[in-house]
Amino acid sequence: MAYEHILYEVSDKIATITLNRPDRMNAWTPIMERDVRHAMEASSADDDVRVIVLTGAGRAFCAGADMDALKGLDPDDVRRASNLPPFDMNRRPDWQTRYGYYPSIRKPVIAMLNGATAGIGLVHALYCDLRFAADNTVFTTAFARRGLIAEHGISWMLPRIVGHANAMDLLLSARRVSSEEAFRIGLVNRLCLPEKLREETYAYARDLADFVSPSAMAVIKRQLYEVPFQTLAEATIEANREMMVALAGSDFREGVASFMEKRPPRFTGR
Ligand SMILES: C/C=C/C(=O)SCCNC(=O)CCNC(=O)[C@H](O)C(C)(C)COP(=O)(O)OP(=O)(O)OC[C@H]1O[C@@H](n2cnc3c(N)ncnc32)[C@H](O)[C@@H]1OP(=O)(O)O
Repeated sequence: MAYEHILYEVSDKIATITLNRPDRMNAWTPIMERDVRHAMEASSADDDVRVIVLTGAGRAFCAGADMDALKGLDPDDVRRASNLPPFDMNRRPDWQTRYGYYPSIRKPVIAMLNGATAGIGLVHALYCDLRFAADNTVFTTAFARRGLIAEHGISWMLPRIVGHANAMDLLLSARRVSSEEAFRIGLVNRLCLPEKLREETYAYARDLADFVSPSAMAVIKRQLYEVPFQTLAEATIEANREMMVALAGSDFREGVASFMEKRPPRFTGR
């Protein structure tokens, strides 16, 4: 597919999706939404991809929805867009939402936050599995200052990442949060000097791609997203079942053999 508002590249087992409207601080558009989803699902299905990086071109990650589009928004269009068809993903209903496809991506998704991350841009960063940020980045939920509410499941995602009190603060005030504060409250996993962000993010991604079992990553990711819906007993029973599958898999045999033979593993994801 020819993308209009993103760049897509796969190199050496790492797919990179770059929001690409740098002159508009990568402000979100419906075309960008279509492009990102297509690229995410293509990466998920591509056996040559083990890790996905989502980032922005230029000085911002994403400034949220493009205000020019919001200006003329027709509530009927929103109503139509919210009436989503069911996804064909064999996933639990809780993830049958507009951005619920993210947890179904079978590879780790790292948000490489190169600059301002606002509104729906922050929502997307939260749906990623890990967040690495430049230490001069600014974050804002923005919604309440635009007269909007906590959109697209951010009221569910944000407290699970930063805790209830921090989520309440960030959503009610919609204030600008520095990257230092974002790191302190757990919104981002790692802070980097801006000139080191790319190097550190890709070093982490490369480590996952080269040395971690793809099948183990896919299952661990699913386990963590399922757990809020499970009791301890259900999570344990599920883990026991997955453990039996893992123990019978070739990645397990390779993981043990490579350790014993003091050599890098050659995982196949099976
Ligand atoms: C359905 C709705 C979903 C949503 O996402 S609602 C939320 C929409 N987004 C926002 O409300 C965020 C608005 N923007 C900001 O708060 C700030 O900006 C940032 C934190 C993203 C970055 O701050 P800084 O680095 O200081 O840049 P700057 O001087 O505020 O902006 C630079 C230029 O970019 C334009 N701009 C910023 N955000 C948007 C946007 N979302 N849509 C369109 N234009 C935007 C500005 O107006 C300005 O332009 P000029 O240089 O001509 O004055």
